[in-house]
Amino acid sequence: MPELRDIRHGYVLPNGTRREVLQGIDLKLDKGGFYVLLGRSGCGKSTLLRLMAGLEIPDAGQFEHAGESVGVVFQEPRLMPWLTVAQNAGFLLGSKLAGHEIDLRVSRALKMVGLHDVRDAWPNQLSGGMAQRVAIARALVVQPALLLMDEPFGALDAFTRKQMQDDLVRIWRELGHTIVFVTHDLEEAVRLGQTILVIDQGCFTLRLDLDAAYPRTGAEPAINSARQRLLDRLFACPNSNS
Ligand SMILES: Nc1ncnc2c1ncn2[C@@H]1O[C@H](COP(=O)(O)OP(=O)(O)OP(=O)(O)O)[C@@H](O)[C@H]1O
Repeated sequence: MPELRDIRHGYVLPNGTRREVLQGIDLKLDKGGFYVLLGRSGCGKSTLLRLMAGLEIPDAGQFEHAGESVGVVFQEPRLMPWLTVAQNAGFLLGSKLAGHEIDLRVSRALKMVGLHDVRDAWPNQLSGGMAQRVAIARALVVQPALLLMDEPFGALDAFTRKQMQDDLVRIWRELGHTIVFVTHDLEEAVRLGQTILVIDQGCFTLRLDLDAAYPRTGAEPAINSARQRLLDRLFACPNSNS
C-alpha cells in the first residue's frame, strides 16, 4: 500500500526567505482508490504530486510505494510534435519492450481513451481534449499501479471536461489502479473522488470519504452534503496566496 509519511517540503524564495509548503503530510493509499487533492491555488497540491512522482525529493519524510509503476499526467499534454499519436503514446516504453508488446499496449491504451482511429495523426491535428487523451494513453501504457494527475482537465472547455471526467471514471473502474488527482475545482472533486483531501497551510485539513455511485450527476444527496462541507472548509481557510 503506497504511503506518504510525514512529508515536509519548502522552497527558498528569490528574496532569500524560505516558504514551507508541506508541513507534515501523512496518507495511506488504498489499492484502487480514487483520491482527490483539493485546495486553493498555491497550497502545495502540485508540489505533493511532484514528490509522489519522484520529480522532487522531499526535505523530510518518505513516499513508500514498493517500486510499483507510476504514471503521471500534467495539465498540458506535453506531446512531441514530431511523433504521431501512437508514437507519443508509446514514448515512455522506449526500447524496454519488444515491438509487438509496445504495439499491443499502445493499441489497448488508445482504444481505451477513444483515439484508436487517429493513431497516425500528428499532435497539431488534435484538439486540446484529444491531445490530453494521448497524454492519458501515454501514462496508461506503463500499466501504472498508481496514476498521478495534476489538473489534467484544467485547460479544457466545460463539455470536453465533463466527457473526460466520465471517461476517466470508466477507465479507472476497468483497470482498478489507484488515482491521485489534483484539482482546485470543487465540482470536479465531488464528481470524481472517493476520498477528497483538502490541503491548507501545508496539511490536510479535511478528509472526506464519499460513498456515491458513478457516474455522478452532482445532485445526489451525498454529493450535496459533501459539497457543503468542502465549501465550508475552503472558505474557512484564511491563508492562501491566490
Ligand atoms: N520550484 C519552486 N521554487 C520556489 N517556489 C515554488 C516552487 N514550486 C512551487 N513553489 C511555490 O510553492 C507553493 C505551492 O506551489 P504548488 O504549485 O504546489 O501549488 P498548487 O496548490 O499546485 O497551486 P495551483 O493550483 O495554482 O497550481 C507556491 O507558493 C509556489 O509559488
